Amino acid sequence: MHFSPDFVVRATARVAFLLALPALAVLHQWVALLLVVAVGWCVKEWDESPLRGIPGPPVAAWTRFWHIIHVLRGDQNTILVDLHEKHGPFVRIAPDEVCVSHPDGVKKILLAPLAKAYWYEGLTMPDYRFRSPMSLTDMKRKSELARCWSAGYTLSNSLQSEGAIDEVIKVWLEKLDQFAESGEAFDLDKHLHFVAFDMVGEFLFSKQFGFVKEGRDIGGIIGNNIPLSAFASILGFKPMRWLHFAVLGNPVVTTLKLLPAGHVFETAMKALDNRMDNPDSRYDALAHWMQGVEKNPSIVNKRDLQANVISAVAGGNDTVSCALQAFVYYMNRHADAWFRAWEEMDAAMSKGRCQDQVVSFADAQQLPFLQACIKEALRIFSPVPMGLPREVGEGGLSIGDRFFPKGTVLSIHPWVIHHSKQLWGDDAQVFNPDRWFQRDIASREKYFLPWGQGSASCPGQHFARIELYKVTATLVRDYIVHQADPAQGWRWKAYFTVVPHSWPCRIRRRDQASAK
Ligand code: HEM
Repeated sequence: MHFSPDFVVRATARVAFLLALPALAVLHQWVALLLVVAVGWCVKEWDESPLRGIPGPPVAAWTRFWHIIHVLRGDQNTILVDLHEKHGPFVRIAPDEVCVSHPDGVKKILLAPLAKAYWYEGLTMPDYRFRSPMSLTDMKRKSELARCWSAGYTLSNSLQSEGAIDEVIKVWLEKLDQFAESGEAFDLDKHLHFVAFDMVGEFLFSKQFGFVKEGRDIGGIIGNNIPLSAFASILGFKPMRWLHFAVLGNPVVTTLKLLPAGHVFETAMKALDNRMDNPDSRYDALAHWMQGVEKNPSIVNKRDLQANVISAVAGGNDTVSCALQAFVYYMNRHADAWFRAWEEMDAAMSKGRCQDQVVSFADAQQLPFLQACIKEALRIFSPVPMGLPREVGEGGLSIGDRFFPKGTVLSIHPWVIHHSKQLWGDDAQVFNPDRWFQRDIASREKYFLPWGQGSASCPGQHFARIELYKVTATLVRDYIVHQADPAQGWRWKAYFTVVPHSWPCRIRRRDQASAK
């Protein structure tokens, strides 16, 4: 006999409800009454939900905790990819949320755009006074703020930092040369994170944080990102929100620096204060933002500026570290891709390009195979492994043969979309840079969303591309990288961002490779 999951859940709920009744006789009457009310409430919610019948883990239809547990276990990304393979384009992951991988989903949810869902409010860091475009769900206010900050993020303004980030990369190359000379295994993952963090320091504040030079995680700032990322990824969910706004996201908690968000706040504010006192600052992102405050005093104030700085510091280091790591890790597992990247680089050099000590962005842009490898790394191992949730507005929304009423949360998950065989073909889960040269790739680009898509997509993507192109091009040109133990898989947890670790490498200079 075959029972549908729908039937099993219904039957279980009713049996649980009936069992709870005799408990009245055994347990203290108030405890038992609470139990009856709770189970009854769950049954009612589930019975009446307009999302009934959408497949997914049965328990997720009752409570958000199924999702929260997977977020905290750090496996939400792979679990959701598997669930979509099993159930198709719609998977219910919470009483009010459906994860969507339907071909029309990106257009109808992210590009439409629907308003950001309540989950983003949990990114109000370090406390409720600091609202950035990242955490705002009021789309009118969000775009007002974003307009004031957008000048700092444009491609041309991001490029003004190129010379400064060259200086960061040069110091980083000295460290790599020392590891090449000694031949010892080292944590390349950490050193990629150091360079990512210091580059964002130059971009925002005309000053590096000093991780590269010191070769260590000063003050545990980077290590602190891991609990922060886990913490940030669940604070906005319904069972946690009251805790966030009433207790955790309280200015007192910020002042006492009791939580990881206080730590990132302190790092960002210290950098901001130093920047204000630094007479040698360039026309960096902060200069554009200060101009935004000057020109729009009725829209943004100093606290909004601080909130914006915090979200840029938080958003701009883990993500770039992850992307750089994914590039090296996957290239290592596809030796043919390394060889082709070397060949492309050697050909470019023979034509007089890529000659600067740090490869220029302009030269790196003329390396199509390298770019394909970067895009493929971003596709297969997206730095943001969290769904991007939006809320259905007035009138509801139809996607495919499904109708979602007002208030439904629909999320587009970069990992689910990027790993979907329906959208990317049978090899969706394989690292294959050649896919970016296939004839039908233009029709698939719309499903490439490491930066999100639409009005809430990543404003730092121009700067991030500059960083990724320059670091990877220089690495490909000058070094041979091997994992110390090629059979060892890296480790990671998919929270708000995913930052791999524990895959020590050895490095050699290409120009000395034949001598060793
Ligand atoms: C490989 C690097 C990066 C990746 C993959 C990435 C990815 C993303 C994604 C997926 C979002 C969320 C979009 C959404 O909610 O729909 C986002 C937002 C954001 N990112 Fe990035 N990011 C990267 C680098 C950066 C950098 C370098 C900065 C700043 C210097 C930055 C600053 C931000 C900010 C401020 C937001 C919030 C935007 C908003 O809601 O208006 N990101 N990023």
